[in-house]
Amino acid sequence: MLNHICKCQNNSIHPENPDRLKIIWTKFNDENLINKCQLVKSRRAMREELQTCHSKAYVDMYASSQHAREPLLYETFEQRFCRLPCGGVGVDNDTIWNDQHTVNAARIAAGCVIELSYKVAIGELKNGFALVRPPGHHAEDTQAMGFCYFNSVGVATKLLLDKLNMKRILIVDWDVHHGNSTQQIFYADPRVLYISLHRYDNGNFFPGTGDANECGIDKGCGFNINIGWFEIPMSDAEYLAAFRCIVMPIARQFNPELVMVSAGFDAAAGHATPLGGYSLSPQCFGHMTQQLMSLANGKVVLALEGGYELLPLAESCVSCLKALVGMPLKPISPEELCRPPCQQAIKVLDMTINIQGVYWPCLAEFKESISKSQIEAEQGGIN
Ligand SMILES: O=C(c1ccc(C(O)(O)C(F)(F)F)s1)N1CCn2c(-c3ccccc3)cnc2C1
Ligand SMILES: [Zn+2]
Repeated sequence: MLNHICKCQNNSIHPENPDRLKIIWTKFNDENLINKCQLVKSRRAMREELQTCHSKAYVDMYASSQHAREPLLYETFEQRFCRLPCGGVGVDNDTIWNDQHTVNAARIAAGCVIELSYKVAIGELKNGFALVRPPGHHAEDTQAMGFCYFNSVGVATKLLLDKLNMKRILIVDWDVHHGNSTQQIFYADPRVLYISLHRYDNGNFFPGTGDANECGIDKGCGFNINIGWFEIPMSDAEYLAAFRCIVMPIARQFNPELVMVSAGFDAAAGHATPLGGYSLSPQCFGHMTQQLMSLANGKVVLALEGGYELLPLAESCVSCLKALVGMPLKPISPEELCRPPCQQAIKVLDMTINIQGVYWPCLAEFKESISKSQIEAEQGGIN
């Protein structure tokens, strides 16, 4: 997965680059966390696995290396790519293509999430963190976009449903960008509850999807929850309120058999717009992980999505892994614990409760809690 780089080899113009995985792994080592983990052997996702979420033509296009592509396909293939300003090649300006390595990297990323989630689902592993790239939550059934080729979390979830006959899987997506593809894949499926917390800016933030009114369709109605924030910097207080008043009440009622997390860390402090713009602390991600571990007998699988500022990214991943291995977490700052969510966030939470309260009656009792700080809410007996 480290070899998936632009031909121009200029990491400063390609934020989704191998340094991301290198620094996370280094920090895991520095914190002596690797020896608390069991490493899972990676593999490439097979075509038929990828075809659970992507069309056959798409998989043939992006999952077969150069020589394996039939000549006809090759023409279409050539049309699929454009020359980038940096001299490299890509599907679009952001989604670079390396003809030798992208196929393997994208298939190994999906294969890692498949392997890990399977082992957690059958109880062979307690929980896990898939350190993978390229990310996946924007890759649609027939369209690579936003650094993504295959929706690793989507494919792994589909396989747990199909192969293990699982009935209730929660996907929490806390990447600052909405997981348009994950929403689309499970939009009509009541077996998968998709909850996304993302910067929405009324559709003016990449990828532009993720409106609070997108609740799912048919049998999937009510199983798609979008908490779409505005541009005003959101931080720990807002995310803690969202978890306390919306994410956890619904998740507890849904009672998932397993929790998948599209764990992007570009909401962490240090990320500027358009690759972020919020200021979550690294420990906030660990605390959100810890809360999710109270569900599904602790069967929680994190899969890396975005996150580009190397130090905040690595520190946030360390915080999540410490939660997963049961180590104590750095506390959330007193300032954030005592601060009520900002007005904009209260409006978003209130609107989301009004919309989703139709499907999740449990939310009504949390309506008055959204304007409280975490400390105040805990004193009032709501945690
Ligand atoms: O914001 C995005 C994202 C694409 C994928 C994103 C993700 O959600 O973080 C994922 F998928 F990688 F996890 S975030 N894009 C692509 C990169 N980009 C940029 C770039 C910014 C700096 C360098 C290159 C591109 C500006 N606007 C965009 C829109
Ligand atoms: Zn992102």
